[in-house]
Amino acid sequence: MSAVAEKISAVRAGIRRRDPDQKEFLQAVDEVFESLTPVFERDPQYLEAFERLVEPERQIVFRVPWIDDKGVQRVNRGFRVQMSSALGPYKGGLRFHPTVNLSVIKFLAFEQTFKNSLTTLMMGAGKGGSDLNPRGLSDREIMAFCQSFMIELHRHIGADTDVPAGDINVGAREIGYLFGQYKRLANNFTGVLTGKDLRWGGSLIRPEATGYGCVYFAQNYLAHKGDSLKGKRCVVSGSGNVAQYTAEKLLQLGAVPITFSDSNGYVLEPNGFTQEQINHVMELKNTKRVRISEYCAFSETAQYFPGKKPWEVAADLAFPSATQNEIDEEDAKVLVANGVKGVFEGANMPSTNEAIEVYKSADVMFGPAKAANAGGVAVSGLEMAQNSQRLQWTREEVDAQLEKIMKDIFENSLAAAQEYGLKDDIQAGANIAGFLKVADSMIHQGCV
Ligand SMILES: NC(=O)C1=CN([C@@H]2O[C@H](COP(=O)(O)OP(=O)(O)OC[C@H]3O[C@@H](n4cnc5c(N)ncnc54)[C@H](O)[C@@H]3O)[C@@H](O)[C@H]2O)C=CC1
Ligand SMILES: O=C(O)CCC(=O)C(=O)O
Repeated sequence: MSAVAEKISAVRAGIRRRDPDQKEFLQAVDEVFESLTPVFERDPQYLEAFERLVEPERQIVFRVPWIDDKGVQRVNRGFRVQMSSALGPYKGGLRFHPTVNLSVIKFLAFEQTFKNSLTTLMMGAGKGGSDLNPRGLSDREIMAFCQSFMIELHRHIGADTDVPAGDINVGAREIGYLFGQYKRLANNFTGVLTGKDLRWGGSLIRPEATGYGCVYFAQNYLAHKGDSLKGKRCVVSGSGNVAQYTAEKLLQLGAVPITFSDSNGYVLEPNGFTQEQINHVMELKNTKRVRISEYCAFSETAQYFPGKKPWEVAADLAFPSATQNEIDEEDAKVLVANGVKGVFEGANMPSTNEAIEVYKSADVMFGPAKAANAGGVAVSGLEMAQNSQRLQWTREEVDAQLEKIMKDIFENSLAAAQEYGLKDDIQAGANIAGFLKVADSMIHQGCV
């Protein structure tokens, strides 16, 4: 074994030794490690930068006590992992979900580092959240929780320090309660969160940005292959923010979105969802906050498949937009057998590493999360820019910037893959391009 190869395997073993139980985090690191090995072999100083990068700059774990509507005390755990400030203030969303733990938040913060770098904007990376299960909680309970969460979080964030945003179960309502409490504690009206309401500092297109951006990314990838979205039948998973706006943009660009799902099952519209039907999904999920199965009362053509994932439906393209590891090796084989030619990840790490291998050996176009879903945080970066200027840009202006950023991400990922002789391996290219900018900045800034 060469000296470099030995050092690579020692670094890899060290990461596993430090946190052997953090399976999601180790999965995310493994995925990147494979792609970066040629970079480390070409220039070993990048391995040293990587060894530092995998250790978060700061990890904050805190108690979140709150009182429910029955007057009963509840206690949750809060997290903020400040992964890297090499490129700017820590930036990344907050997730409220019972599956949240330190491993999940660390994998998300790690992925965010590469993603934020790819956006071409000046943003470091972080992620946070809580193991709160918000299902069934009243608005008052959500407010009480958010206020308690912010009592601790506010000490660690700031417009030039760390700027959180939304993620699973953290949308406009939660951002409002979090912002109100921050403002009260800090006595400071500042762009400390993104995803704000338009009337008090939000950006046009931020709600749409992750889904729209993912479809723009797919459009670029298809064009590179001499193809387009026109007439493509698309399976979409999830029915939240990312899924909704993915389906809307697919429809606008001539594709046919045919499914939505949640953790209980999926809904199929065999002829594709119309805009009116997508609006109804938005009403069910964003206002009524009910299960996707309720959609069937609205449509005579819809079919509901309880306990199933949408990957069993024959389609041309797949847009996983729910959660991590929602496509395993078996699901990936089913997708390929059903004729899927491209997978574009709206969710973070929705494909297991084994599933990615299946796509690659079947020559399926693969848009990895770090690149394909970067539109959300990119428009968050544009929201920060607007807040700094105390201006609000038009819808057309923000959308045009989003389209350009997604095109640049595709092209920069392709160029990085080609530079390392990896043809059009966009997964490896995105990891390499995202990493090199962070690593070079870390090297310039010294051993900190
Ligand atoms: N909101 C954003 O701007 C961004 C979100 N993402 C990622 O996109 C994914 C979805 O996030 P959002 O749409 O924002 O959240 P959301 O809370 O609006 O929606 C999440 C959706 O996923 C479904 N879901 C959750 N667990 C599931 C499971 N085990 N099986 C099937 N469905 C499940 C929920 O029912 C819900 O419909 C997450 O992975 C998130 O990290 C990535 C980039 C930015
Ligand atoms: O808009 C943001 O800052 C965060 C978006 C996010 O959490 C993500 O890209 O996964």
